[in-house]
Amino acid sequence: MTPIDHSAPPLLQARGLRFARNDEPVFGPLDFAVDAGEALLVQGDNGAGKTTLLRVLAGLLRADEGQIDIDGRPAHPARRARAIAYLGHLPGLKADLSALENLNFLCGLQGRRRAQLPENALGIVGLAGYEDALARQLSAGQKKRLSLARLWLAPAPVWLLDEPYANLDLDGIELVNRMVQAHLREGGAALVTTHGAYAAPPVRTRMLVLGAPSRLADAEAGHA
Ligand SMILES: Nc1ncnc2c1ncn2[C@@H]1O[C@H](COP(=O)(O)OP(=O)(O)OP(=O)(O)O)[C@@H](O)[C@H]1O
Repeated sequence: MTPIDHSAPPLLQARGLRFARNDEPVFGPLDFAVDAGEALLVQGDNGAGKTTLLRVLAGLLRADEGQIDIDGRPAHPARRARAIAYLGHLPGLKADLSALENLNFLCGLQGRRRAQLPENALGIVGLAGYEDALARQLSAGQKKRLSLARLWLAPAPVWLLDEPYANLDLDGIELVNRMVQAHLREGGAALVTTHGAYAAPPVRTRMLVLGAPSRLADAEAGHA
């Protein structure tokens, strides 16, 4: 286990972050920070801007105002690529590659954690025996599990998880929670969006509630 350095800058910090579409505010200005070993639960109703926020943090959309820092330094593209793993609504898999080929392809592109092998990751997410199954033949929940295997292999410390529980059965929900717990124990951090109704990782969690107006509820909502 990597010891957590509490004097270090936050792994991810947003200051005055604001996003609008066609002059309509979607969120912000937002100020928040996520430290190593911590999860931030991003809650809000449908359309509140949760996905938009994660896409802005991942660098897939440009904020109208504000600053994003990673490890205390501006989040330019190379730093984001090293530091951030993004699990979106869409699985982002190559339909005609097998489960294992997908993982090998993505590891080749984005690197992988040392000592973590794609075959083992498939086992961890409950897809042992599906190595040769084509991605397009997997169910929605199995595709999500394959995306989780990719996440598990990613070397990035900051996980941005958009509705990670969607399409998963109870065992899958517990799998996500175990993965987040292990990632935080190793000094990582996670931002997790949910509608707030049904699941949240049982870890040291702060909440960011999006709505009108956006506010940071710095509540210890963790169960740990
Ligand atoms: N590509 C787009 N073009 C125009 N408007 C968009 C686009 N994507 C999202 N929006 C709008 O931006 C707002 C925020 O959407 P977003 O997807 O971030 O919300 P969300 O909180 O993730 O919602 P949900 O819980 O339904 O997934 C909504 O009003 C939505 O209609």
